[in-house]
Amino acid sequence: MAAGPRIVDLSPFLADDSNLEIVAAELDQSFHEIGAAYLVGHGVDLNLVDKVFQTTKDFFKLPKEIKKKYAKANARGDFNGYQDIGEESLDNEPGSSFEMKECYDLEVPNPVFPEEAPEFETTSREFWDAMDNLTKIIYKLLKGILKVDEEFLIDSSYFSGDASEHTIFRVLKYPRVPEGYVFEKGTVRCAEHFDWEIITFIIQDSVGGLDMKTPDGQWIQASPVPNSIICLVGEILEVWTKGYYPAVPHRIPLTEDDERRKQDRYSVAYFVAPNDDFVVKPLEGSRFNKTDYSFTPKTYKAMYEDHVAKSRAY
Ligand SMILES: O=C(O)CCC(=O)C(=O)O
Ligand SMILES: [Fe+2]
Repeated sequence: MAAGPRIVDLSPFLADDSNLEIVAAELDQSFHEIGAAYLVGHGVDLNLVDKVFQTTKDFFKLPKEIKKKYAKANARGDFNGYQDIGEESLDNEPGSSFEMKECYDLEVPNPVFPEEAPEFETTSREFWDAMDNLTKIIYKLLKGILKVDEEFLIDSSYFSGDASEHTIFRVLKYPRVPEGYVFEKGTVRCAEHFDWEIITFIIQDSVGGLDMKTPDGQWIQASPVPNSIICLVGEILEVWTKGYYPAVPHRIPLTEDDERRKQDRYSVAYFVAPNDDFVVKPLEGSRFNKTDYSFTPKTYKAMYEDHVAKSRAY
């Protein structure tokens, strides 16, 4: 059985900076092995996480016509808004899968909140501050390994007050599938994909179903770990490290014989991304000296637009 993501306890580092190297080594191992880690002792207020899930559920309970008022119409120009079941196909091949999910995306620096759900806005903004802090913690742990200044990482990424419209907060509902439902070909909760950004934070509820693919091609279950926040390696971190940290492919399958289909599943995801003009290219760090790795430098805008164009069902 392949190893899943490690559980990395950040609390020794949060309590005392001198523990940086011990905690960083754990994160490094887990990112190298599978491109993901379960963060615990992360300092994010668990009451805030509960509130985020509550306001997420309240939003999805709104009548469909209200949610549709905020439908995402032009994802390339504006990623804000609601997507209904079947409208996004993250495997980059429109039509090859049918994703049974509803989601609402918010461009963190430039969000469009549904006015019918005022608490969704207050809670989300509080949560984004917590995600800013968590990103900075991860960067402090990574900077020595990546052999870059913390400034490089901070400058590469969105933080409150910056411009990157591609740092996205996404809330998701995977509705329960009733008995007798006729599964279309390719029906999944979420199709296989990797994330496009630097890192992603995911919090899943207790239903489970998230799978991750190891570098040797085995699928493993990333079962819910109570009070954890999953941190995924995205495409940019993969490029920076010449693949030493793989952007982990992940998916949420849906089958008739899986009991989990009888439950709604909720999750939230925070994708940390650079600005449009940020040039993505491998770092020169000596740990990442794979000579057969090649990547033609590209702006993040070019990479992002390519992914967005391929993942729309409309
Ligand atoms: O719901 C999840 O756990 C994962 C969602 C995801 O991978 C995504 O939206 O990119
Ligand atoms: Fe993802």
